Amino acid sequence: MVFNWFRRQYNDSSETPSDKKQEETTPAQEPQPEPAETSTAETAPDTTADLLAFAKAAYKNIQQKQQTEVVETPPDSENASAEPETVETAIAEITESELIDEPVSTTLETAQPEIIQTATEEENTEDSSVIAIAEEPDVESSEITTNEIEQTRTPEATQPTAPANLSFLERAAAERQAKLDQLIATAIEVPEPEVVQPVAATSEIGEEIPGLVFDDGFVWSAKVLAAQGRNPEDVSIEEITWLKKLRQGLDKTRRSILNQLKAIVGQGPLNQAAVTEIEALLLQADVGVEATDFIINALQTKLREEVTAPEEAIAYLKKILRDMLDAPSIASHKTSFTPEKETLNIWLITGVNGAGKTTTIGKIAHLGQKSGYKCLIGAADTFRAAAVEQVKVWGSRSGVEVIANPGKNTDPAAVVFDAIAAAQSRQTELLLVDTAGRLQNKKNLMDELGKIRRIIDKKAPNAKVESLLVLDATLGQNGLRQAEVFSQAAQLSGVVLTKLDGTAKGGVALAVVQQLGLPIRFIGAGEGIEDLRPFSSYEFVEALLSS
Ligand SMILES: Nc1nc2c(ncn2[C@@H]2O[C@H](COP(=O)(O)OP(=O)(O)OP(=O)(O)O)[C@@H](O)[C@H]2O)c(=O)[nH]1
Repeated sequence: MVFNWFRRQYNDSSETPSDKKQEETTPAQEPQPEPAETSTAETAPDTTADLLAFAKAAYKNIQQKQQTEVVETPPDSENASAEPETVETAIAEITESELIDEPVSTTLETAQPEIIQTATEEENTEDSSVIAIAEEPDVESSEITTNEIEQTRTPEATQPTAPANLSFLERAAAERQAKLDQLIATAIEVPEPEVVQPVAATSEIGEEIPGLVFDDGFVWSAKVLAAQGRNPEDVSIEEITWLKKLRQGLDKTRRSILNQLKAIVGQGPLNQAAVTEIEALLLQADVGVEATDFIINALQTKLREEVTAPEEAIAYLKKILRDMLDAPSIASHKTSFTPEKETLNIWLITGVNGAGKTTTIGKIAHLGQKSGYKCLIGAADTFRAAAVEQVKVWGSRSGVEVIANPGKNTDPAAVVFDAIAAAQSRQTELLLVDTAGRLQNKKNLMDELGKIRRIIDKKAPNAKVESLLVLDATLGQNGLRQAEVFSQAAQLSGVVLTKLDGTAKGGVALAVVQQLGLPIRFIGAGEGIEDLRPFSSYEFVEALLSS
């Protein structure tokens, strides 16, 4: 069964393109994705117990699916995960000399262990956080228990009696000692307080799925999916893994800034001091002046006079953010960003060098391939020889063929021409085109991108063309200035925001939509091939403001 990441559903139920279906499954479109207010209220758990039950059911379903898959997999390929298999097959396609000659081949050799290492580190981090959560209440509870014991014990019952023939001081000392002994004895006798587990015991969830711990991250991810109307049976391991990663990736932004914002907003009517504080926090998160003003105005309108319950105020803040993030896609009448099946979709990928363009192409190719699309990559960043080789490496990782012209100073438009011809003869559905990202000369950039567009229009007039700008989130507002140059040069239709992991500037997503008026189509939260997914405003805001 193929999980279509673009539509967030398994392919078997809808192979044919259907706008209606796409709209139905686009979380961004839900007017109020808060669990209680959506049409999905039936399936959305509204108590902690319901949520845990939902999460457990989802975990068990994933378990069952995996077991079925193992049974169905022929013994030869049982242990081979899809990724290395694809890499090996694809590496064989790149000639040995190409890999040896180019320094980039080293990247290929080391890249896989790197990905594995990252995953292991993340797992460890998650594990240790679970342990930390479990340990804290332990200490607290034992303190509380000891205090409670002290408070509830009546003086008569606990006061040890000292022999009457002792002096007053001796008697007091003896009594103190006896009391201490009694306290120690009682403390030892106190049963170990039950460790507060945010997760279920193994007996409840069955055998643990390798690489998927049933921790609070799992429960949170399940909650986010449940709130979007998903059933436990539909929850995929990929989605849970991604949501856990997204939440972890946005940790810095969430902890350093936005949680404070949540605290202020949750306090009630906004006074001037609160407004100033919110302003400062948003600007720190690189939300930008424009988006900050918008958020403050929206909040003030609602909270200035009205006494709003904290939960409601936070839900309102989340809604403001979601609406802002969704505004450009609603305005362009394209709320879902899915390549059309059985049609040539051409996605031009632009951005300055280092933003994560090549990586993004590889990750989207992988997503496309995994989601059941026939994909192809056109290596039209001919400005840098290494760029072509890097794209080839990513093509091999994702098992997607790369069309490149080996000659020096090749015309990028010529590569695009060849790539379209290849795509048409192979019935490719998604052609990803890498383009040069140099910025030294805006006119050159405009000329080059303009020429590529003309070739596309001429050679593939019926193709669905998108032009995506890759932006490095760690650059915050500086990245936006680059974006402005690109938006003048290319007819941009969306943004891919990369490197959201490990930056406190996650708020730049709001600046992107507000300042550029462009929808965010994908977000990247890691260097691994699985670390980029289609953007969902609901999931992003939940990850940004979740506790
Ligand atoms: N942490 C993190 N790193 C990323 C992400 N996306 C890309 N990177 C890293 O950013 C660096 C640059 O990525 P590239 O894909 O090579 O960037 P590029 O825009 O193609 O730049 P050139 O290769 O110079 O043309 C690499 O080390 C990537 O691994 C992300 O989402 N998170």
